[in-house]
Amino acid sequence: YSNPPLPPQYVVHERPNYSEVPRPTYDVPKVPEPVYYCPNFAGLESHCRPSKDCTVWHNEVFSYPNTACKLSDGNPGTCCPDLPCNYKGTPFKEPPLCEGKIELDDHVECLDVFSVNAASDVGEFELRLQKETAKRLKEKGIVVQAASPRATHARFSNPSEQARNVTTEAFVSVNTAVVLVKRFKIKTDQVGCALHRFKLSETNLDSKCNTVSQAHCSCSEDKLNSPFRMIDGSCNNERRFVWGRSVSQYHRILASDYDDGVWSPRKATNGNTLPSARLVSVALMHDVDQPSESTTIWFMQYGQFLDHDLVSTPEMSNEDGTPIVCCSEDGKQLDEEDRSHGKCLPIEVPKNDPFFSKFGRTCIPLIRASLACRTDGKLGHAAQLNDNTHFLDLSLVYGSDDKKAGELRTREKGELKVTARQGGPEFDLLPPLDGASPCTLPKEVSGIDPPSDVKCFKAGDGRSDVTPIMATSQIIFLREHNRLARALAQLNPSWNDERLYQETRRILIAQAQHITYNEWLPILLGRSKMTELGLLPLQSGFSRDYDQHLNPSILNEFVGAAFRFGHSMVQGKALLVNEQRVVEKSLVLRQHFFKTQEHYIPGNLDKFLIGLATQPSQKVDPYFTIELTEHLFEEAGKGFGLDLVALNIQRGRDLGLRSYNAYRELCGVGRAKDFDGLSDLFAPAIIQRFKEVYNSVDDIDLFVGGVSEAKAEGSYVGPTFQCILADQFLKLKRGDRHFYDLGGQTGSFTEEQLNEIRKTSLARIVCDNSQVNDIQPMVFKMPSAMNPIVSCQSSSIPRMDLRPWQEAYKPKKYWQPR
Ligand code: HEM
Ligand SMILES: [Ca+2]
Repeated sequence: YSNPPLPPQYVVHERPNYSEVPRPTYDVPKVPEPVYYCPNFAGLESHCRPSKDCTVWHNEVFSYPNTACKLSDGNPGTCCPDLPCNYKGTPFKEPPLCEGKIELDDHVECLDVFSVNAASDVGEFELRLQKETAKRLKEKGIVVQAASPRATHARFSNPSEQARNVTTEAFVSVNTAVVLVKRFKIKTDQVGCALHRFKLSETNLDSKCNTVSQAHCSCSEDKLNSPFRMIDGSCNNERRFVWGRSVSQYHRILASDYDDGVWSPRKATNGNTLPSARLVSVALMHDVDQPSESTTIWFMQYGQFLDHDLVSTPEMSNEDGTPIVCCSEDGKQLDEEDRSHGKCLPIEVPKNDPFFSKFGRTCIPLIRASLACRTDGKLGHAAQLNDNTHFLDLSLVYGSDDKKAGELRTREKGELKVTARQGGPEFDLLPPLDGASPCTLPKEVSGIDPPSDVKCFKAGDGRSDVTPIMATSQIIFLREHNRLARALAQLNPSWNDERLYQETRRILIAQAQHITYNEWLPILLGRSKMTELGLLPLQSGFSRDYDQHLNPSILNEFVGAAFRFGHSMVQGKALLVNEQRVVEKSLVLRQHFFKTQEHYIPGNLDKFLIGLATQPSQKVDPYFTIELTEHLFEEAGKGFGLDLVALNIQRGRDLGLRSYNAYRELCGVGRAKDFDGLSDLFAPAIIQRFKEVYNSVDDIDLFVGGVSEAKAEGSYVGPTFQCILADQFLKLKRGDRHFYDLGGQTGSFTEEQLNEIRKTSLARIVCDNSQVNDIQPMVFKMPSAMNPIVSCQSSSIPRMDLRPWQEAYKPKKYWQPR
């Protein structure tokens, strides 16, 4: 491994002409006398570079003396070595549906296609039954109450029309499988082998699910040769067209754990039901304030931003799209008969619950995740559906299907629709969502009557305005798209709307991928994990990393547990902070779910942005703010909401995740034989609490175990989550034919373009799309001597030059939607 030559702006000149860096007036850590020659780190030569290129070394650089330096023009930079050598890690394989040559019991051998067809009638019957139940409930007036926490959760997890249709199909085949398992008394470990012998196309279920199976997804040459991604993520893999497409299934790294081998939630190892998810949440998860010393809330927020790009697990709904009721209005269990459609998985609240008992509530509603049609086209256990594209492709900005993408475009000059505000494009907000419930604040909270111009926001993903800072992150990426489109239009006056839109989209996605792998992931996973798997971006040249055999799809383990680590980092309050870094206002989360009103106040977006770079994230630990565990989606004035930790635990069971111990084993941490075997990674007090709620160490839910682990070296999370997260981000990099630094693909950038993309940082996107004047170059890290607040004009926050896009790139052929 040899060091590539340093780009000129990184080279420190002997005695630079020190022009005074504009200093902010507020109290920031004093910048020590900068050095001109960078010290060595453990024998590694280091150079002065823009700080954002030192994220992977942050922990060392932070505690090392003399690491604040000056770039060639005198602006602050950071001394750090080159990115370390990347190894080529091995991703986990998907577990086989039928492991080895399991001998099927004789009576299971008799299961033939006629039995499948007979069972499919029952599957169809279940569907009719469920429609009947929905009708009866409606007639009885048992419907979801507007503005209730349940209604807001339904809005958050709302399926697309396509997802609804697919789920209806998949529901029949899953029920068929359930019936067969019962009729033939198939043992759980034989379910895979027994069922996967049947292709749906060879049974009466033929018409089911055929829209999504590999066989029915076609990709024309134009699409395959396009330098631009399809909006729905299809045709990325040249042979497996559906891999990563929206409305396709999640995959797994361990076989599912369902009690019946198909869809019913796992039981405790002793055969009893598992402890209630709310009981586990109360016993283990408290609200203790443990802010990070060095990481800002931007780190949490960018995590949620990625979450909304990579995944959307819609809940099941009634046929007409209305939400399903799973607990009565007063928070009690529904009668058996009213839950007979099988789509409910409500959480039982113990009678003596310290919080919900005050409101007499014994039931927290949860609706089962939408079912996917299996991409292998076979009969088997339940698979769940991702409504977004699985790739890191900014589907939350652009949409995951052509219809939505079309609605978001102006069809002029490649731009996206906005809500224009006074002052110009740097004040634009997200466009309005028609017909949605009001996103205004009640008068008791804001002190004023709800203004008539305040609208809910619309974006590529339906959760864009779930919190004010989520909306903030969406807004700056929206503005960046339009800013880039305007700049490209100036450089290339001949480009039409489509070309401008696609080229801009390609650049913005590349920027997001670069920020993720260069600035964000190093903090999450730590340097050694990044290098071990080969996740670090290159400093120059092209990557040859693409593996056409690797399925990039999101894993159940990732969406159902590991990537929810972010919930532990959430702060109960969002801060509006001014340029002097003085907190002007603090918003209590429970009052601001799906409220956009604050964004209509001039100047607030900048204050949210500075707040994001000022407030610390919470650490990842078994502690969660009560805004999420008691007041999630609270209805104004009611005093209670939902418990997100309980929802996470229950969702893990819904998605068929194995218990925590199985993933410890997979990840090489080693299976714990008993509770005390956890002492390598858990505090004694936590083990004690595990013992109180779980019957066996093999019962612990993955989410619960994951957030309670001691941190892996250099990582923001423990080793088991680190391992699952790293595996997913490896698949997203190596399994994406359009990954930004790949060479030799139709969609590859030129080297000059790529080097410009590499200058991207989140700080630059903040600076270029707001009125913020000063910010630290590494926005995921607190300001410090090696990350001082600098002017947005400063070269400490490098700028991309778009000139390499000036007619330089002439695609031979590219796909254009009609
Ligand atoms: C205030 C901030 C947040 C709120 C209010 C919130 C709320 C929620 C809710 C209500 C769900 C659905 C639960 C279910 O029905 O299963 C969810 C899922 C999820 N959250 Fe969060 N979340 C927040 C922040 C984050 C962050 C910071 C991350 C990651 C870094 C994250 C990652 C996830 C993931 C991966 C899922 C699963 C998504 C899906 O299946 O579609 N969340 N969140
Ligand atoms: Ca996506």
